[in-house]
Amino acid sequence: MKQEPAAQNSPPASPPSSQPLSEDDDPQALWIFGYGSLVWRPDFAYSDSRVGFVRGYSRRFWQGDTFHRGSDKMPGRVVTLLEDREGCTWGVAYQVQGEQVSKALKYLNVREAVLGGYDTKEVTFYPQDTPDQPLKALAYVATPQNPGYLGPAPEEAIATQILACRGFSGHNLEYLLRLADFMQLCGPQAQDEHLAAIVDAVGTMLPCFCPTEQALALV
Ligand SMILES: N[C@@H](CCC(=O)N[C@@H](CS)C(=O)NCC(=O)O)C(=O)O
Repeated sequence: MKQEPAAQNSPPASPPSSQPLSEDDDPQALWIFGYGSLVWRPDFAYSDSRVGFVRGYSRRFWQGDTFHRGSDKMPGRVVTLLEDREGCTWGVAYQVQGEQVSKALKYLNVREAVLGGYDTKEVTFYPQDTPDQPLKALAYVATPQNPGYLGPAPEEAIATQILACRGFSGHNLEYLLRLADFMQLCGPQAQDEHLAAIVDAVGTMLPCFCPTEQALALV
């Protein structure tokens, strides 16, 4: 049964153990690392989840999105991983086992690769509670070679784009704020200056985006 996260923007709770196979018993067992929307909306069945981080990567709002959080005319901005020797990116790893593996990969191939332009990459994941016992995990990364890649921009410009865009999965601002909420939950040791700068820029600009009384009167 798919485990729905207890609260949308908190790391999904580990499902009650139904005597899952140990990794040794299930050679197909796989960990999938989420660092963007997968953090709050995995939308695939999993056996376990861990909050933690990957080293050697930084998260950046450098991927354009014309489906989930934007449109062809107004592409939104979602996150990808940038190789960065000093980087550390926090997220959630989900363990899929048995028949969950093929179902999860089939679903993510459509959501991430076909609709999002992401490729798969193996990363080393460090669980927050057991960083001395790292796990191999699969991550979906949007490389500069994919057609939707937008690359770097000033955080203020990224904030403006996020405030203006929405897609089939909702507003781009929701995407930003749910990720920021997750990072708050991870605690003070989890910092993401790029994310924080965009949230700050949104906070500064939001008053300019609020409808005036006159505009509301027209609704
Ligand atoms: N691969 C990253 C980013 C994935 C991501 O945010 N992809 C977007 C755009 S393709 C998505 O699935 N959006 C669904 C949503 O915005 O709810 C992750 O592991 O979370």
